[in-house]
Amino acid sequence: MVTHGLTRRFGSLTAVDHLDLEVPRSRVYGFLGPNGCGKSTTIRMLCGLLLPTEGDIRVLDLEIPRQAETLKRRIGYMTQSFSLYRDLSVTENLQFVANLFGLDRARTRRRLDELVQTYRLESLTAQLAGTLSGGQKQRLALAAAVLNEPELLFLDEPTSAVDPQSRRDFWAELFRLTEAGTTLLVSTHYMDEAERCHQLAILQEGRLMREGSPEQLKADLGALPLLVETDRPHAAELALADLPGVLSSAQIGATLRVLVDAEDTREPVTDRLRTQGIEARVSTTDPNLEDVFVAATQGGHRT
Ligand SMILES: Nc1ncnc2c1ncn2[C@@H]1O[C@H](COP(=O)(O)OP(=O)(O)OP(=O)(O)O)[C@@H](O)[C@H]1O
Repeated sequence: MVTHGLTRRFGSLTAVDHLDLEVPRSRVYGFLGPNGCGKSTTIRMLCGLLLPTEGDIRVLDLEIPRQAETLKRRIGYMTQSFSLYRDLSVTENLQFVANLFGLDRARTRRRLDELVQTYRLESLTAQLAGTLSGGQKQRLALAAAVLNEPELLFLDEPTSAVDPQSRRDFWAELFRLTEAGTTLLVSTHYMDEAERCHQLAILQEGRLMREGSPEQLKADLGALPLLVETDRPHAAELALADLPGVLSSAQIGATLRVLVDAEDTREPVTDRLRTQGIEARVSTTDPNLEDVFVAATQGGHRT
């Protein structure tokens, strides 16, 4: 999947701003970004559901939006909100989706049997979808999204409504799909989910800020994370707030994680804490994706 200069405007707002993307096959590609950065708008254009204002899109070697009808049969799409019928049972929902895709009876029966088993819905087939738990609804939504055995699956913030264990299970299912050859495009604002993607695009205000594997992005951070161990983390945070070169800081338990622009800023950090009478031990630490995200989206500005 490739885009060139992909742009979408809503009136005076540019929701997606000249995106150049290349998504490899059989991989999990993640869109990471804050609310409103254009993740859903991009996904909707890639699926052929929304027209771009400018730019070119090729998905599964089809030109989009011109060949969007052909594409629809080859992709799956799962949105953040539960989009199935609450007053139909699990089986009825899956049958309904199978009809939409025009699956014949034999294939419908085979797929329903497989999916109910894969997504652990056997004991729930007669239950109304509206009465399922969050994790069960999510498994049903995924079953519906892959019913037509899509080559490419779009998942727009798929785990926003489920607990951490269900999220881990869900990701195990996603990896099983990639092993079977499916390409996955997932949007998220959870760092732990982003960490699992093979390749990531970090978006802000519709623009691509960084792209690469989580390991590459961390290696190319272009900033230095520091750990400040102190009995007074909050006071330390305040003391460092206006120090030039400090990009962000976050209290994690008793320590303060501080992202600075370069090694040169380490000494001023130590000096500032000392002059303010805050006893602290300052050490460097390994970058994480949150650091990458902060460095990418703050572009050197202080919080
Ligand atoms: N149909 C629309 N009409 C007007 N503005 C829109 C429309 N759809 C999206 N937007 C705006 O475009 C911007 C990007 O929205 P989008 O839903 O793509 O962001 P997102 O990154 O998916 O956010 P979230 O994580 O909250 O879903 C937002 O400012 C949103 O208000």
